[in-house]
Amino acid sequence: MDIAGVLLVGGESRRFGRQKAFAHWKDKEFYQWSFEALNEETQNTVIISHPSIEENLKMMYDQVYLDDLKYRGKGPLAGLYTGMKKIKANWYAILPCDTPNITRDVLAELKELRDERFDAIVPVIEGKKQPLIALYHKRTLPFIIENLEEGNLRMSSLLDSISVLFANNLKSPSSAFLNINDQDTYQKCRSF
Ligand SMILES: Nc1nc2c(ncn2[C@@H]2O[C@H](COP(=O)(O)OP(=O)(O)OP(=O)(O)O)[C@@H](O)[C@H]2O)c(=O)[nH]1
Repeated sequence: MDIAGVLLVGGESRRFGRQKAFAHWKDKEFYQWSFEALNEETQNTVIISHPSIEENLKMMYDQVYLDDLKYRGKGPLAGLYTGMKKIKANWYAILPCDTPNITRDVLAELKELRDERFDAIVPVIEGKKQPLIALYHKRTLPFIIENLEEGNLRMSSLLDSISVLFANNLKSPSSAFLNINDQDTYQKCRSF
């Protein structure tokens, strides 16, 4: 398979106070915006879920998995690892569940930038790297494992260990990358 989608829904949502995946945004729930973008721009999408919402998601989707036991609770890197283990592809598009303005256009732009010289395509929006809205080649798997084994759980550690194309000039608006982690931001942005 050329490209697979990995939707990360395995977080604790501590700052949000309840599972943000199911928060409402326009006529959908947060995670659905990401799922649809992945579904439209990849050949197959897996959902890597938190145990507390696994059953809910399984009622709607076939490919719902928990983080591999070996790395459960270790954050998004564990989710990316699990996605790569569950589905075989050359490239993986990953998205978090808390960027409800995300569109398929963002992924389409990243796909266009794929280049075999790079292991990952990562947007930079207003100076901030976006490693959870990105593409990773399958050859990054050993580096992901190495980072997990060494306890380097930050996505930035992975980026330091692979060859990354940082995409600074995407046509998609920066609003597509809006990341909602807490109730204040949610209430403020919802009222726009
Ligand atoms: N599969 C998987 N996804 C995760 C994990 N931790 C975070 N995520 C996802 O990664 C994205 C970004 O998560 P964060 O906002 O950094 O963390 P969070 O745990 O959801 O929220 P906080 O508890 O408030 O930090 C979200 O889509 C999360 O669901 C994990 O351990 N496994």
